[in-house]
Amino acid sequence: MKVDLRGLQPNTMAWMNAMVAVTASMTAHGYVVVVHDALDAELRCALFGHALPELFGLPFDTKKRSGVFSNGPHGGYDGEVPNQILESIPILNPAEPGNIQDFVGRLWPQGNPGFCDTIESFAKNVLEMAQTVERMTLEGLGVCEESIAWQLSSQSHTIKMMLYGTPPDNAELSLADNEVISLGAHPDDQMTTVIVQHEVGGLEVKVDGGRWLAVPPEPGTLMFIGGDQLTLVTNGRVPACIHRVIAPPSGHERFSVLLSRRRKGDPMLRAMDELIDEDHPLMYNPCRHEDYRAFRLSEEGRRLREHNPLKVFCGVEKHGSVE
Ligand SMILES: O=C(O)CCC(=O)C(=O)O
Ligand SMILES: [Fe+2]
Repeated sequence: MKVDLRGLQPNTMAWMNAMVAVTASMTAHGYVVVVHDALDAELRCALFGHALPELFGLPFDTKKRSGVFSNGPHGGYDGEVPNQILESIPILNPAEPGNIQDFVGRLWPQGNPGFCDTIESFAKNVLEMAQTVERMTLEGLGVCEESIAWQLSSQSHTIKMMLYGTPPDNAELSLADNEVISLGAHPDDQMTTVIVQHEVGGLEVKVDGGRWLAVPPEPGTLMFIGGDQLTLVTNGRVPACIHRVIAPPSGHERFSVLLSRRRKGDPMLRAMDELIDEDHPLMYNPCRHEDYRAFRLSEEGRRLREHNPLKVFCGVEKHGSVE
């Protein structure tokens, strides 16, 4: 479902209508396509026409300096697997002062003000938009203002810049309907993710229990999806959106930029009190994100991927209530 959020003022009829539509889409599918001016034509061009090609065009050893390598995928520069058809580079908490400059300093010791400005604007605008959609979703579910304010302010965020290449002929790849999959079906383990695609599409979401729906890369739209953390804190009201990426056609590259939000630090994640009642008994036991992430990266977690790993990890149906 697509919802236009341009120029909306809180406490107006138009805001209320948009909120109802956002909540309906999030509770039905775990995603909403948002029309928003977070990314105007100029910023889109600066991002996809300059910043990303410049970043991914850097030598491999330079890209490796972009962040700290961590134990799991996407913790730092991710692109050294032979035959890998996707590279990704994260910046942690880019809206916090100094983080983008530090990142840029590691890649371009002589500085790169153009890149800094572009990423700063992207992070600021898309973060605001993500917070608006999170607020609407929770308001629409009947969560009180105090809990919404806490929820919005207790999250960290990461930008992930991604490049998908054409798969080499000899690569071992998974196929779906004769299309090559660059990134297999999965729910995100974070709270929410905004995905911005460039001209070459490829993002697909699973709807109605099994059908794959292509999300076209329309300028002016951003894809907002809920992840497992949101499912847990909303007591299952918002399902985590299962999505995947189809490889770009031969001879094309695909860029995307993501902004994902997750609970800050590693406190227990638990369902919000006002979303648990007789009609909606507790669905997931509280858990720590780092423990859940470790499970997702384990052999079992990887095998489950699109088969509700959250439920297997901490579902009350499976484990009983532990509180
Ligand atoms: O590149 C995209 O469109 C989506 C990437 C994604 O789903 C992920 O990195 O988790
Ligand atoms: Fe994802």
